[in-house]
Amino acid sequence: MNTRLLNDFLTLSRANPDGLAPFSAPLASGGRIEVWDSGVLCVEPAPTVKGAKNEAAHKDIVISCGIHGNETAPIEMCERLLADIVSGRLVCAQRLLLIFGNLEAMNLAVREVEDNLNRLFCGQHGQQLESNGTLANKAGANKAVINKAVVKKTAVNKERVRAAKLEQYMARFYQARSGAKRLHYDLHTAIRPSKYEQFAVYPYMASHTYSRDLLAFLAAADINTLLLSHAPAPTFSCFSAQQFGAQSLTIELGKVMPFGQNEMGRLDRLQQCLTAELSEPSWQPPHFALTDLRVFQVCQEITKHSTQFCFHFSDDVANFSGFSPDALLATDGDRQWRVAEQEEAVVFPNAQVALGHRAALMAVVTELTDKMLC
Ligand SMILES: O=C(O)CCC(=O)N[C@@H](CCC(=O)O)C(=O)O
Ligand SMILES: [Zn+2]
Repeated sequence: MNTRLLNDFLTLSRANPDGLAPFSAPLASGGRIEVWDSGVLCVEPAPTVKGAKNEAAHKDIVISCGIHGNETAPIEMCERLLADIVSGRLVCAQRLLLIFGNLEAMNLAVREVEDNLNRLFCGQHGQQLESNGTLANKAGANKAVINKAVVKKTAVNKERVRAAKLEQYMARFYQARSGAKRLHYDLHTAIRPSKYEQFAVYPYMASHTYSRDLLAFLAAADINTLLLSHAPAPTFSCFSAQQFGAQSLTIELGKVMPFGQNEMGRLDRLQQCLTAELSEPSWQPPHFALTDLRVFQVCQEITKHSTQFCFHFSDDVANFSGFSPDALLATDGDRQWRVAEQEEAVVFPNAQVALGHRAALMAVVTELTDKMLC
């Protein structure tokens, strides 16, 4: 009965976006699937020796998708992975936490309903947003009583509740044991076309060192463009990296399309790599050359402060389009953003973001050397 429910787990989850009672089902391979909530399930592989710890399962892997509801290609790919696991075509040798993020937004075919879920991690879900777009922590909550007009949003909406729950599920998953290699792939698609169709965002690393294995994984999946973040951010991948020491990436897999209209063949390579990583304990991505990777470093962040905010380039500019030194990029009242001395590429430009949110990242070409890998 429970196995039948898993056959259409996403439909079940979307029909119950506010929560599902936990249940579990055995897998034919000997492991089991535990449903923790709508859109959240954990695959526990079979122990190799009855009653003993599974030595082969040395990785704890989180795959998340649909953190933005209209980014459907990764959602469809994750459904395929799950169908393979449920049917036994893919026998998981590693622990897996699979997350379909924003179910309400999926149902409405929108990026977000009230709040951008991918700006609510690292505890941001517990903060209040003032009408000027700045964040006030809970200690300042009495401002709402003193001047009701100041506070635009209360700290509670569905995305904030979901972010808090997802943080708890991540803790439950990773903290179930120590010593495992922790991985997190947060899968997205971009609003605009991109000069390099698939790319990854590496969350900020204070150490300025980057996982060789993670980069090799990207290369194996034919994702050859990497953007290194310049600062911590309230994103899901930054949360897992900072909070749990996971090797995490946000992976962008092409442009946003409605369900059923994605060219899924473009995600085959990534799906094959994930399948291999999940099912073959000794799988290693093949050796890769650093020179095969196109690397960008974020050099400035453009923030929308007011409704006057606008870009000074056209709406159809693709991600990674280059701008010459000193070019005017955006203005917001008296503020302006220009390219510095070296050509800069624009990533994720979006003038429609909420006040106080990032409206674009600007990046310069850089290189990674062996010394920067760990
Ligand atoms: O195309 C866009 O403007 C946004 C696509 C997207 O959702 N990207 C993520 C990147 C997260 C990160 O910086 O790691 C986001 O903006 O949340
Ligand atoms: Zn996204």
